[in-house]
Amino acid sequence: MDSRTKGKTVMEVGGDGVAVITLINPPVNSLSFDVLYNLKSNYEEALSRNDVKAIVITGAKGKFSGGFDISGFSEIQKGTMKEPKVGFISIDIITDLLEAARKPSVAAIDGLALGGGLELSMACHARISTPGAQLGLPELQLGVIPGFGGTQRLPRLVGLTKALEMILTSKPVRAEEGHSLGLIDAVVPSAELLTTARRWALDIVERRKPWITSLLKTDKLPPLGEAREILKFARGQTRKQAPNMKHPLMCLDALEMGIVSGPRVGLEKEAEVGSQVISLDTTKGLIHVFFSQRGTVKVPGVTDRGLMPRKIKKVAIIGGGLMGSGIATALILSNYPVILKEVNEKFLEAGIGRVKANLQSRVRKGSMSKEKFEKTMSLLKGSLDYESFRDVDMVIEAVIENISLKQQIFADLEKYCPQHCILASNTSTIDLNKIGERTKSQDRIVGAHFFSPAHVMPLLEIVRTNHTSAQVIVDLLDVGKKIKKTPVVVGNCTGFAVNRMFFPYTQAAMFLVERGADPYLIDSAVSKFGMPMGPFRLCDLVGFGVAIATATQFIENFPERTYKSMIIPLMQEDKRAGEATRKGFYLYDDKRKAKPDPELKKYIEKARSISGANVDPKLVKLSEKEIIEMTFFPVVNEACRVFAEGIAVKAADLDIAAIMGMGFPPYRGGIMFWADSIGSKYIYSRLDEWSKTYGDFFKPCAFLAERGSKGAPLSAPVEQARSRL
Ligand SMILES: C[C@H](O)CC(=O)SCCNC(=O)CCNC(=O)[C@H](O)C(C)(C)COP(=O)(O)OP(=O)(O)OC[C@H]1O[C@@H](n2cnc3c(N)ncnc32)[C@H](O)[C@@H]1OP(=O)(O)O
Ligand SMILES: NC(=O)c1ccc[n+]([C@@H]2O[C@H](COP(=O)([O-])OP(=O)(O)OC[C@H]3O[C@@H](n4cnc5c(N)ncnc54)[C@H](O)[C@@H]3O)[C@@H](O)[C@H]2O)c1
Repeated sequence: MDSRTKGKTVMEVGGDGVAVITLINPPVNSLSFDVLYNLKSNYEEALSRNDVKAIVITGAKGKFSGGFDISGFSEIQKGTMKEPKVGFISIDIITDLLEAARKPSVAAIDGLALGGGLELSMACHARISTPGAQLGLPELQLGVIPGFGGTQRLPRLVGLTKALEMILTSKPVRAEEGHSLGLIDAVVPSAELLTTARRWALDIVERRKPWITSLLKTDKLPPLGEAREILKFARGQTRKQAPNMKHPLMCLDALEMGIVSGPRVGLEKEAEVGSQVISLDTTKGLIHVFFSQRGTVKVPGVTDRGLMPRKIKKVAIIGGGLMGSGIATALILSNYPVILKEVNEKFLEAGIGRVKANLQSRVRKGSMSKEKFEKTMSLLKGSLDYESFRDVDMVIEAVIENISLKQQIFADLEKYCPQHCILASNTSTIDLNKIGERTKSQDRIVGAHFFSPAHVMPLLEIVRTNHTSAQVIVDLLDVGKKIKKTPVVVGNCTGFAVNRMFFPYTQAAMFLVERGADPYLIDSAVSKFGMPMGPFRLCDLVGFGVAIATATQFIENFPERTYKSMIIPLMQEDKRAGEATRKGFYLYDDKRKAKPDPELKKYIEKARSISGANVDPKLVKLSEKEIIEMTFFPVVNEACRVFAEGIAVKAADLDIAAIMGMGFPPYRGGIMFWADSIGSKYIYSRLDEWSKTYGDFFKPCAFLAERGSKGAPLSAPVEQARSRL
């Protein structure tokens, strides 16, 4: 393969008259333009050759295709690649050359057929699949739409309602379900895939099997009036669920056009819309997230050294509280045998009970069978001492946030655990060097910072000190992958990456309220921006105890940029500590529904009198845009510090940390990507102005000042950064 080309196809014509075209573009046989142009040439040749009666398309190495090559979208967005004529791939090649050919095509699907991969197969005249293969149109998740005919052919093959479900949720179905839906014609073992597909293709030629043109099928489509109702409902749901994104509605436009005006017009609309969505900001954000999420496991100086992860056969967890029980749940769900240690029988029982409850909720929802529940629970053993720690490969400490207790535990672990054992802490804020101070095992001490609830939240911050060995990071990255977390490797400091970014966000919100802004308007603006909830609702959810504990760490470590507000401590004094006490910034009813509380004013006024802050008429009347800027630019500022200090090696890692740890909207691409979409100059100038009016909390850091003065992108690599990794 030429080093400049991305993938290819090969065609072999058998003595039976079947041309087998194999898609080859590792690792997922994505459909790059090179692959697609090769496919076109193969088809032209196959259709012109007299010795070819039928065609089978398959993918190399057990994968049909993961869809269009997503990096192609990035290149078109950057202008480094020219987009082909609108409709060239979907209409000229896939429809007019392949589907309308005089010779039938059969798709032989192994492993996966996603996005453009499934769309290509739907243009074939039959689809044979191996069991368990994943079939789906996940394009909306990437900000694009199914653009190779998927909006037209899927409803015609599986019906409108199911097609909408598959497209709008981006969730694939397995081959077996695909078979019952009519998407797949036969499911056969892997060893029989090609022979069956070849035979099927010849059977179509001989008219022993039907020659089906998906695009012309109508039997699965509902009558027009009903279809319009279904689409109207889908539009309403989409508007509610994705109010800040245009592409799902544009996708529905293409789908509807095909149903109302016929598939050819539908294909044309799909091609037009497919081209338009590429340049949407939300699409740029989502595509950036796709690659950034996969990039977090590439850590310079660590994962490029040829180290192989060691096998972790057994894990011990110390502390079966909220976090320990969640971490244990995540591990046993991925088949790791776990020992859970607690201080006494009562706490141990409670910890195991929490793990049980986590799994039982899956059984109740039907996502776990009773047998699987028993089998999974059998991987968990309780303990009150360290005797059973003698053969563990990794310990994760999750006791309360107390330095001396953690130090004692790590000293004990050094005595009981084998020499190779990884010693990890789930601390949210404490310096890992301090935790390991009383040991000689600094090279195997690492942070494994999970987020609550640990068995649900997708992020794992892997915290590395100056001493942590690369091997330990590689091992933990592997565990992270096995327990299906997205890991982000960061350096050691108070709050690491996520909590450091989170803190100014909450503080900015408190600052605004003390100066007269309405907390409920702030929450509403932030929710509209795309966060799952506003900062005040979130404080209520996590509880004021946690908020105060984190604030204490920040006040101690970063006093020059901490805004000290008394609102939360004052409420805490009155036993209103958030949702758990049914009162916080909001009042909560039995169903945990939040309602604004007029009494909140009292606490705000008292806090104002303590801090000496005055109501600022400008801040009382902030627009939604200004609210977003005043709450998120301080986050950008802190993210810049984290990046400049080398706590994060790549700006994209901070994007993923913000999305998965803070709930930052993925379609905005993450905190640094979003900041660059606004421009460093503007952000710098706003922060600089506010710092002059309101103090150092807003003061832009040196990194932001430098880049802002030049208008340089914040996410560009840091040269000569004081990298801690
Ligand atoms: C016009 C059309 O309608 C538009 C389209 O088809 S858009 C594309 C639609 N397809 C998708 O969204 C599928 C995206 N891919 C995936 O969901 C998953 O990668 C997968 C299920 C295929 C495989 O998952 P998994 O085995 O966990 O591997 P994963 O780490 O995600 O990917 C392996 C590598 O393939 C790359 N890759 C996966 N799908 C790709 C694609 N469609 N294009 C380009 N690269 C892709 C990943 O970036 C990664 O690269 P890296 O090793 O350099 O980091
Ligand atoms: N709560 C969160 O949202 C969150 C998120 C991320 C990280 N963390 C961190 O996780 C750790 C645990 O937090 P949590 O919320 O689960 O606390 P928790 O109070 O719910 O649980 C702590 C558990 O540790 C047990 N414990 C104390 N000493 C022990 C010992 N010597 N041996 C065994 N068990 C012992 C306690 O009995 C208790 O059950 C803290 O370091 C915290 O900062 C918490």
